[in-house]
Amino acid sequence: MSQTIFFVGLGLIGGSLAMNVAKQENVKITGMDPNPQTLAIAKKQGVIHEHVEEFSKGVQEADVLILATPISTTIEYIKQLNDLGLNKPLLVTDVSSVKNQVLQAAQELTNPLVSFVGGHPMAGSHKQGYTAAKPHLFENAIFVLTPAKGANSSDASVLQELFSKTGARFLTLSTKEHDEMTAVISHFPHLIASSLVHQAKEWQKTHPTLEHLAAGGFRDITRIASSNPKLWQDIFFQNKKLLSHMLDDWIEEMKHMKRLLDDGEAQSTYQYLVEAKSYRDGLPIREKGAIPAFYDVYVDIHDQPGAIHKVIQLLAEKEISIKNIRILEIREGITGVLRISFQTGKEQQASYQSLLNKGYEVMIQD
Ligand SMILES: NC(=O)c1ccc[n+]([C@@H]2O[C@H](COP(=O)([O-])OP(=O)(O)OC[C@H]3O[C@@H](n4cnc5c(N)ncnc54)[C@H](O)[C@@H]3O)[C@@H](O)[C@H]2O)c1
Ligand SMILES: O=C(O)C(=O)C[C@]1(C(=O)O)C=C[C@@H](O)C=C1
Repeated sequence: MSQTIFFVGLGLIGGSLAMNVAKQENVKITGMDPNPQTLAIAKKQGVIHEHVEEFSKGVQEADVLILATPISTTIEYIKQLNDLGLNKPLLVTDVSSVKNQVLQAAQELTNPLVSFVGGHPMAGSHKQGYTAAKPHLFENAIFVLTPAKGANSSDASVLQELFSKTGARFLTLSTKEHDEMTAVISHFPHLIASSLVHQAKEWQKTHPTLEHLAAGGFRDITRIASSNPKLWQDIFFQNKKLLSHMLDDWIEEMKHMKRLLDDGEAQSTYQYLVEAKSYRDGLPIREKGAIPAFYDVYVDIHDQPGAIHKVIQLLAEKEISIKNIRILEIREGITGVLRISFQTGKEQQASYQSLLNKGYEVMIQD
């Protein structure tokens, strides 16, 4: 039986999800977005079948509603759901980076036809809009589901099936767990990245050539500061209590670091760095479990036409299958690094050796 899936917001995340849902059979996808170009391209690409102008119309026709708008807009749409006359069950989900207020709004709904399971794919980019959307954005990413009270397990299963072409792995969390963990691993780091950029900007006033020294390290740690400020303003305020708490902890930690430096505590400083390295190196990239396992190889590529193609061709000739590939933008215009992920350690070793034999600068990070 054909299902109607209504996407509200076809930007980076909504567009990327819709591209995957469009691969399913027996779905009709309707879309709504204030950007007419987005709608036109999505329609031309067959990602949506129709666009609708009015939220109420899209909702009334839909079996599944996917809200992929800025978080405060998503909350406004959820609040409208009580007032729309529905004549069939509606499964609602979202993609918001913070869940507390979204779930609160969903749990205040009294319409028995509406069921809500929150969603948050833990993948994204500093880019925005439909033009940045890509079908493989969520491949191997964790896709968090946060069911509202009253939602039954089959609702989560419907979403997992609908989003199965993303290649993401689903993980169900409570709202509290989700917001705490994303505060630590996503929102607070973003705040720090932006603060580091401000610090550099201040120093540039007295050191005009400073920006030319911004090499791999600064670019790596501050990439996310180039994200959409409006989106992140929303995220910060949606999760402000936790972020404020973390700032207190961070300030204490920085005071501790300052004391170590001021007092010449070289050994403790070394220990601090060792512990950080050990935790960072141990991030679960290859353990089995909730977080997927991958075997990565890093290859230096020079900024020449066809450079990436040659690497891929070499691996294809050796019949080594690539699970994922990503260009890490380091030292723009000079050298880039390709991160190629494999499913097994055997493939990782074989590709490492083949690339090394062909004279590539190649590295495996343990
Ligand atoms: N960017 C990321 O890395 C990332 C990752 C995971 C989740 N998210 C979440 O995804 C959501 C969307 O973020 P994004 O990165 O896709 O942003 P985006 O700016 O790329 O997309 C937002 C889309 O919503 C549309 N929109 C804005 N107001 C609207 C309205 N009133 N009605 C309908 N559509 C409207 C915009 O035109 C745009 O196409 C946010 O809630 C964010 O928290 C973002
Ligand atoms: O890769 C990036 O640019 C992101 O910021 C993605 C990122 C993250 O912090 O990991 C950002 C916000 C989302 O809610 C999920 C993923």
